[in-house]
Amino acid sequence: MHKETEDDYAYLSNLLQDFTIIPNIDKAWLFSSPGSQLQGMFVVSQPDLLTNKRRTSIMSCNILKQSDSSVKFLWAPFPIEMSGVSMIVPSPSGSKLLVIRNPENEAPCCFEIWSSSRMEKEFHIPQSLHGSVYNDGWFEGVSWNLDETCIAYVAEESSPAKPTFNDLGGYKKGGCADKDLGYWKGQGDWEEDWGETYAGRRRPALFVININSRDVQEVKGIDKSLSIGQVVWAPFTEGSEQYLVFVGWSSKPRKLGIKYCSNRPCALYTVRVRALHHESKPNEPVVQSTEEFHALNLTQTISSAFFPRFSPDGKFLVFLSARSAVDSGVHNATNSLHRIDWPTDGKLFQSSKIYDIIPVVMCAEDGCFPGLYCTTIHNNPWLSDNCTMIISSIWHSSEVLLSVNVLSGEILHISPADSNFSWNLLTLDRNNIVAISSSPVDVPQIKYGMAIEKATSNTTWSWSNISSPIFRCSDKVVSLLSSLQCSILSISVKDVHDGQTKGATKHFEAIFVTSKTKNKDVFDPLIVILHGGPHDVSLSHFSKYLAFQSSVGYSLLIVNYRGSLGFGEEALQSLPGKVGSQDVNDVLSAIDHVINLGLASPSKITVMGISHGGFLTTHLIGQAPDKFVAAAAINPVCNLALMIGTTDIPDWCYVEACGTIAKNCFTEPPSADDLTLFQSKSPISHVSKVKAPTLFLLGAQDIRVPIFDGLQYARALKEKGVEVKIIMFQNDVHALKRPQSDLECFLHIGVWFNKYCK
Ligand SMILES: CC(=O)N[C@@H](C)C(=O)N[C@@H](C)C(=O)O
Repeated sequence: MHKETEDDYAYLSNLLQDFTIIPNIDKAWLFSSPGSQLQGMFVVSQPDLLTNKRRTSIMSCNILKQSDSSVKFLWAPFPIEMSGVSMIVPSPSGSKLLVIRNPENEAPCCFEIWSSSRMEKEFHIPQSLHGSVYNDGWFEGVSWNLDETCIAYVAEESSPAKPTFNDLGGYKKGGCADKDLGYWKGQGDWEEDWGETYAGRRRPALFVININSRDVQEVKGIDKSLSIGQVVWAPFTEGSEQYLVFVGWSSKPRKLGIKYCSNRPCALYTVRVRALHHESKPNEPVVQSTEEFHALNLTQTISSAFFPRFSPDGKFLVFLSARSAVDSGVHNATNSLHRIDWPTDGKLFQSSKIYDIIPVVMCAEDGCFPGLYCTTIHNNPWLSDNCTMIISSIWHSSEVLLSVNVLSGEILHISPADSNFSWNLLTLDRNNIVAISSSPVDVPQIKYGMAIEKATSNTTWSWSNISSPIFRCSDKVVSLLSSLQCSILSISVKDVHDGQTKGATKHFEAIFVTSKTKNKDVFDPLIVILHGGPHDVSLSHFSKYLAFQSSVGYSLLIVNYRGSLGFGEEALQSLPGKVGSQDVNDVLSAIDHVINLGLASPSKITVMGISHGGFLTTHLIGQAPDKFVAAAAINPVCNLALMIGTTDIPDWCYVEACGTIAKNCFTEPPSADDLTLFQSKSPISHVSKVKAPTLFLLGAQDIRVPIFDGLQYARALKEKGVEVKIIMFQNDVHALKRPQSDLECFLHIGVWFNKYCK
C-alpha cells in the first residue's frame, strides 16, 4: 500500500472511532406505580468491534415532575450491560420483567422472570419444543396476558426428525436422541425459508408459557402452512376462554424474501386458548389451545394486515396494512390504517367489518399529509382517551410524529413542523411523549412532549429537551458537527409529459449537507448518496457514517428520487417499469440543481449507493461517464438477468423492470424476451462507457442481490482497464451492518473518494 494511502487509512479510522462509539436507543419503557416516582428504562446499544456484535445495556432513570410541569430525568450513574440477552419485556403492571436468552447452538432457550429485587423463576425450554424466540422486529411478538400468568410468543418450530445412521452407515429406524453416542444425523429435507436474513431459520410458530404451572405449549388450531408473528392477547373476557390475535403469512404458493418486502400477503387471525385446571395442581390455571377451534381469519377482505394493537379499553383492534404493496406487487408502498370494533361479549365472527382510519393517499396537496409510511407501531401507542394513537411516519424526507384519532380519522402532525429534524417515538407516559429527534448534523436528543389543550382549536404540543449522558460525544465530533449545516431541497421534475399521474409530476427532495464556511470559491467535493429499495427513503436523521463523511470535507447530496416512500402513492408508483431511466434522471436533476445553485462544483462529484442505490450508482457512471470522478457500490444490482435466477425476490425484478408482474412468472424460468429486457434495463448494458474508478463492497452471504451481480460488472470494468477495487465480506448478508463491516465499508469509501478528490 502507498504510504499516502496508509496514512489516510490511519487518519480516517482514527476519526471514525469517535463516530462509531455513539450509541442508539433501541427501546424505552416508563414505569409508574401509585405513590412512587415515575421511572424510565432505556435499552441502549453500540457496536462492539472486537466481538463484531452489538453491545446492549440498560440505562435507568428517575423522572421528576417539577412544579412548572416540566420534567427532569435523573440518570443512574452507569449503564448495566445485558450480555447474552435477546429480549426484555416488562409485564403490563410493570411488576415483572421477562428476560429471554436465545441459545447459540443446540442448548435450550432460557426464559427468566424477574421482580424488582431478584430473579423469581427460570425456564429452560428444550429444542425439542422450539428453537430461538424471534426478535427480528417483524415476526417478533411477545405478549403478557392481563393477569400476568401467561406469555404468548413466537419461536422457531422444532426441527423435523433427521435420518440417523450408525458408525457403519446403517440406517436406524425411529431415529435417536441427539446425544446418543455411536450415531450420526443425516441432512433431512431442505425447508424453504423467508430468504434474506432468514436463511436456515425455521417456521415462526406460536407458543404459550404458563409461568405458574410451567407448562409450555405450541398453540393448536393453526394451519402449518402459516408463519406466525406479532402476537397479542385480546381483551380479557370473563370465563375460561381467552383469545390471541396474531399475523399469519401463508407459504403458498411459495415463500419469497420478506425482509424489506411488506408486499407479502398477510392477515390477522384469532385463536382461542382455554384456561383449564391441571389435575396435579388444581389451583393453577393452565392455558391450553383447542384443536376444535380453528384459527379465524379476521381480515379476509384485505390483502394485508399487521401490527395489531388493541385500544386500552379493549373496544378496538387497530392494524396497519400494506395492501397497496401487496395489490400492486411493489416491495413497499403507502400504508393504510384500519379498525375492527372488538365484540365486548368476546363472540367473534369471521368477517368483522373493517373500517378505514387512514386510507392510502394517492397525491396530497402541497403541505398536506402525504400518506402513512410506518416502519413499526409502538406496542402501547395510546393516549388516555382510548382512541388516539401516536405514530411515527415518514413525511417526505423526514420522520414525524402523528396523533391519529381512530374514530374520527383526524391526523395531526405533532412534532415541530418547521425543522429538518426527524422524530421517532420512544414511549408514552399517559398523555406525554418521550421521543428522539435528530438531524444529519445533530446527534439524537431525547425530547419530552406535553399536550396543551386549547379551548378553541386543536391540541398543540410543547417539546422540551431532556438532558442525558447517552449521546454525549467527543469534543472533536461536537466541533466537526457544529461546522456543518443541512437543508432539504425541493427539486422539480424534468420529464413532465402527458399521461403521467399528478403525483408523478410533483417535486421530489434531496437532503443537502455541507460546511458552514462562507468562502465558496473552493467547493468541497460532493458525494451523491442513493438509497436502496427503490421504495425506501433516506431520512433527515443522524447517521454516524454520513456525519463522518461530511466531517472529513465532503458535501452530501442524499437524493429521494421519485419512487421513494413519503411522497404519496402516485409518485411511488411512477417508478416501476422505469428503473434505470426515471430514477437516474431524477438523480442527475438533483446534481444539476445544486450545481446551478452554486453549492457544488461539477468537477468533483462522487456517487455511492447500496443495492438499488448501487444499481443507480452503476447506471450513473455508465450513462453519465464524465460526471463522476469515483464511485462506490455496495451489493449493487448490476444485471437483473443474472439476479433473477438466484435472488430471493425474483418478483421484484419483474415489477421494477416491467412495471407489473404476471402470475407465477417468478417461479417459472424467465423467457428469452424477459432476459433481454432485464439486461437492457441493467447497468451492465452501459458498462463499456464507464470511466470512474469504482469500489465494490460485497457481502458473500447476500441472497437478496447475490455477489455475482457485482462481480460480473467489476470484472467487466477491470477488463476494460477501469480502476476497480473489491472488498468481499465473507460472513455478511445484504446489509453490511455488522460492526466491523459497517466501519470498514465507510473507511474504504473514505479512502477511495479521497484518492480521487483531494
Ligand atoms: C426490496 C429490496 O430488498 N430491494 C433491493 C434490491 C434493495 O435495494 N434493497 C434495499 C432495501 C437496501 O437498501 O438494501
